[in-house]
Amino acid sequence: MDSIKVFAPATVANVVCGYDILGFAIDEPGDEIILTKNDFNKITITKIEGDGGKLPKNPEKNVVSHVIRLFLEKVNSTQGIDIELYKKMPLNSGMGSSAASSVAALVAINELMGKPFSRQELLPLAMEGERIACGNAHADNVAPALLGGMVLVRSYEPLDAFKLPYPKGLSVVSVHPHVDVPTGEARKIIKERISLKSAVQQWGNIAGLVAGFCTNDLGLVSRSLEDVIIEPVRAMLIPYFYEMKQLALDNGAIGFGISGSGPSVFALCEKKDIAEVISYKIKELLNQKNIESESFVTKINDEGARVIN
Ligand SMILES: Nc1ncnc2c1ncn2[C@@H]1O[C@H](COP(=O)(O)OP(=O)(O)O)[C@@H](O)[C@H]1O
Ligand SMILES: N[C@@H](CCOP(=O)(O)O)C(=O)O
Repeated sequence: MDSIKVFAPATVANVVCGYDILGFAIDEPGDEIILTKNDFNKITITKIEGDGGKLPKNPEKNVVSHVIRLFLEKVNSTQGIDIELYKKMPLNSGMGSSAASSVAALVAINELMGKPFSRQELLPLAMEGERIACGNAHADNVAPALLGGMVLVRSYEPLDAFKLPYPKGLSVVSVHPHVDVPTGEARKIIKERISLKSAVQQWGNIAGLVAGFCTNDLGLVSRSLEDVIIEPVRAMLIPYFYEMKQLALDNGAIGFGISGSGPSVFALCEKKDIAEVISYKIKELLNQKNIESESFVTKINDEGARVIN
């Protein structure tokens, strides 16, 4: 095999109360990548589409070439690779854009080089892509993009990330207001110290959320989708966040929150028609405020990244 094409999904990280430790993949949108072996022992980026010219084509600076280099070093290979990256999701969106690119690149190179690693074994390499993208090797975007479904990162040292069960048939609304919230910036404003009272509330909520996922208890999931630590700080970066939240909950959402570091927001819904109403009403609100946006009504993607051909 000399060439391969892979899709990797967008992701919703944090899932309200699980900062840096919980995330899920969604069916759409996502990134596509084509890798082709070359005979020059060099990693080159021959094409990037859909980024508005914003991403580096310098292989020293793009996450896709960075993680491919790490992979080839790990297998002691000097194989040359040409990279075509097709961004089919917004940048700086809160939908795991850099993560989708890194994961697509790693799944593709792993396939091209004879699948020496499992998806789990690729996870640390994918996290290194996040490190150069936003300055921190968090796993709550790359893990669900790689493994699919809902992923809990129980521990970073040692790394312990695994799929959780979750209520099937849920619909997901993702709305991306066209405002810029770079992940790195949204991480810098997080307080390093929190009160014991807030910590108790947060770990109660994350425990309840995981229990609700595992027991298919939508009421418990709904009660647990509360964030007393990150949301109060980051909501200030997202225009009309609380108005959008109220709209979603008033129209039947199980829960609503910031997608990753924002500005995208998401809602979990029991039925697709509820999701469609919420998507419409949130976009209508943003239009009234002269804020452009795009929205997706989709589902949790249980497969993760996949080979397209
Ligand atoms: N392929 C890439 N190579 C290098 N940097 C990237 C790449 N994709 C995104 N970034 C950078 O990573 C940071 C996070 O952006 P992005 O991943 O698009 O946001 P989000 O994860 O919220 O969707 C931004 O500074 C962005 O410019
Ligand atoms: N846990 C991270 C998740 C960032 O998600 P992204 O989609 O905005 O990159 C954080 O909250 O910083």
